[in-house]
Order: sequence, then C-alpha cells, then structure tokens
Amino acid sequence: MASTLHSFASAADLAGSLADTVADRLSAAIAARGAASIAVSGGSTPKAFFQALSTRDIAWDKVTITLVDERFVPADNTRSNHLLVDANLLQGKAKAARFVPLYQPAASVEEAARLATKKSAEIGIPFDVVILGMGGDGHTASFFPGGSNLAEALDASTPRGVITMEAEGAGEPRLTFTFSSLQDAGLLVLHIEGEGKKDVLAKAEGSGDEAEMPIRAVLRRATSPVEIYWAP
Ligand SMILES: O=C1O[C@H](COP(=O)(O)O)[C@@H](O)[C@H](O)[C@H]1O
Repeated sequence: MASTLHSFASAADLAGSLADTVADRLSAAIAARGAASIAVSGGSTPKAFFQALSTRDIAWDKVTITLVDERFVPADNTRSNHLLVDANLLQGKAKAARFVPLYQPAASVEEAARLATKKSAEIGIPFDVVILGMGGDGHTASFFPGGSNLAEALDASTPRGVITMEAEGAGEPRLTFTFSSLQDAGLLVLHIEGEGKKDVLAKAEGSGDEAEMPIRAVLRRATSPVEIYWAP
C-alpha cells in the first residue's frame, strides 16, 4: 500500500497537526459507532503529540487507548510506555478515556502476552488509529531485527493479538501487537522526527530483507495507506 510523507517545519507543528487529524478520526468513529480506539507507541518521540491530543475536545469517555508495544515492566518503571501515556496523554480532557495496558503482573512475559491478548480482544477491530514509531535500527512496535519471535510477529497470517519479543537492542522482554493487528487501522501513522530517522526511512524504503529492518513490513505490506509524519 502507498505511503504519504507529511513534512513539518517543527516538532510542535507536527504534534498539533497530528493531534487534529487523530481527533477528527476518533470523533468520526464515535459518530459512526459510538466508540473509538487508538493504539499508540512509546519511546521519546510521541510526548508532544500526546500532550496536544489530550487537549482536543472529543468524547474521551468513548475512546479506548492501548499501546502498540510495551516493555515487561510495571507501570511505575521509568521505562514503561504506560507511564509515558499516563503522564502525557491520559491528562486533562483525555483522562476520561479507558486505557488497556499490555503489561500484566504475570509470572512470565508469555503469560502476560496471553492475558493482554484476551483483554485487548474486547477493544474491537480494526483499530481506528494506530501510531507507530521507528527506531534507528528500523524496528517498529517491538518488531526488532534479530527478535526472538520476529518471523511470527511479521507473518500476516499470525492472528491478531499480543506476542512476546526478546532482542539484543530491546532491553527488557517486550509485549507487542502482531503485524496483523496493526496493519489495517483506519488511520495508520508512522511518526518520526530528526534527519537521522529520515535517513533510516530512506534506507527502509529501498530493497532489502524485512527481517533486517522490520518497518519494511509496514511500508510494503500494510493494507492501509501509511501516513508518515516527519519533522526535523
Ligand atoms: O522501543 C521503542 O522504540 C520505538 C521508537 O522509539 P523512539 O524513542 O526512537 O521514538 C517506539 O516506537 C516503540 O513504541 C518503543 O517501545
């Protein structure tokens, strides 16, 4: 499916515009079905976007928010994506939204993935909005090069749900939605910032193995168009 690059003069401009676009999409879903869903990424990039989105005037009590991926750490850990969402998105008007965490206080990450799959199945499919990020190694969600379950995660026939991932560049074991869960979102966004990430994107858009740069799976095989939001 095709991708479209939306470039902005600054990260603040990007955050405001993406917040408007996402808010419009969530409002349209609420008008059509009475509910809306969004899966967001963690990392360092989405903070300003989260803060902007939390101020938008939509029926937040009808919105379910979850994460594209998470570390197997509790929500009070400074590396938790849940903590980032709590501090920056689940604020102000957006406090009324329902949040479905991927981390579960289970004995193993595999058990946590099973529980997260069960809980997230109640959200409704496909997601109205998915916001992906991308690491300098070409990973997206927790689809890491060399990841323990990478082939299964990227296989379009793997069922929707959450699986585990361990990889050298990932730090803690991870929980991640599978490719099949994310690729057909009503609005599928890849949010990246900085010249370095633009170079990584250009490399990913070239030829090469998906396993080397898993973002290629999204760029090449997502059934929804990929809206790429970039700022310097
Ligand atoms: O590990 C992760 O990294 C990516 C990219 O993060 P960034 O700090 O380079 O913006 C992120 O999309 C993913 O959700 C996160 O778990």
